[in-house]
Amino acid sequence: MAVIKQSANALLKVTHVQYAVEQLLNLNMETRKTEILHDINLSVYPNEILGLVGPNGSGKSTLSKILAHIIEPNQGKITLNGADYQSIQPEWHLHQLVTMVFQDVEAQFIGQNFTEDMLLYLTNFGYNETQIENAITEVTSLFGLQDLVEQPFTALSGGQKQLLAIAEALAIHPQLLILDEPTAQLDGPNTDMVIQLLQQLQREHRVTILLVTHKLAELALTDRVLVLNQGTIKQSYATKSLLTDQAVLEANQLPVPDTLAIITALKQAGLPVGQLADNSLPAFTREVARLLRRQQHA
Ligand SMILES: Nc1ncnc2c1ncn2[C@@H]1O[C@H](COP(=O)(O)OP(=O)(O)OP(=O)(O)O)[C@@H](O)[C@H]1O
Repeated sequence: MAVIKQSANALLKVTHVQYAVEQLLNLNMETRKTEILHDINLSVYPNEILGLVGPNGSGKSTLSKILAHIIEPNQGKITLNGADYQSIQPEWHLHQLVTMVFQDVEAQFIGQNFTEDMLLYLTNFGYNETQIENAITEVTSLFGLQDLVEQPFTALSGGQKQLLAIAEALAIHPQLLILDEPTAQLDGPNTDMVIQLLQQLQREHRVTILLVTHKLAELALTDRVLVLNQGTIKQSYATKSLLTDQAVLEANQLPVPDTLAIITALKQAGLPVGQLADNSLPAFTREVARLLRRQQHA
């Protein structure tokens, strides 16, 4: 396991969290307890983008919902800035501090369009009309979404809806934003749209994000990555070390960058790969060009 040291105090700390569900087996009311998460321990640090990966059914969505206080764990403790979740009152205040955007954003919207949805959403958090208008102006101008606010959701693309769902979550200035596979249901151009917004968040706003993902383009935005497997956190990696380790990527059913696959093949063929261990595309291209020049002059 890659050991990653963090100097700052954790924003969110999860200790010994466990979650199980009772399932009815038959008409005699016999039940079976299924453990979905066991002994989850993790920390999220201020301003980081933390990736959460794992095979299908490993518990990523369940853990996200527990962190977003949508479902309660059976055991364990979660603190935000040192305060126990149980002590953060009223309950809606915790939903303001930790906000989740679901994979299926359709299920999240209750209004016909963004303006209407924001009105309904922010009223829950005690915003008055002027504050709601200001919040709409703030998030839409920040992300260039002004033209979309009055359009019915039914007329928007999946990517546009995802952008609006993220903008809506950011309007209440959460301390932690949880994104559950934000581009899983999107095609290439719509995925690019969302990735650009996430890059903007990372570059300009340093929002703390827990990002559940299977995709390389999203993983590349993270600072470090937790691997969940069979309901428990198996490993924690600095993103760079994960994205340069083909064996680990494959073991966790993650895609392998093309550049890394070529480097691994060159190494296996006994070729001198030099600085190619850094698989970022510009470094990779420079190093391949250098190798070719050397070979031509040999
Ligand atoms: N309410 C529930 N009752 C019974 N089983 C459940 C319940 N919620 C989740 N599970 C089971 O718990 C396991 C973890 O589910 P979860 O959706 O959290 O996984 P995941 O890692 O998000 O999967 P995916 O990548 O497919 O979205 C799965 O086996 C799922 O069937």
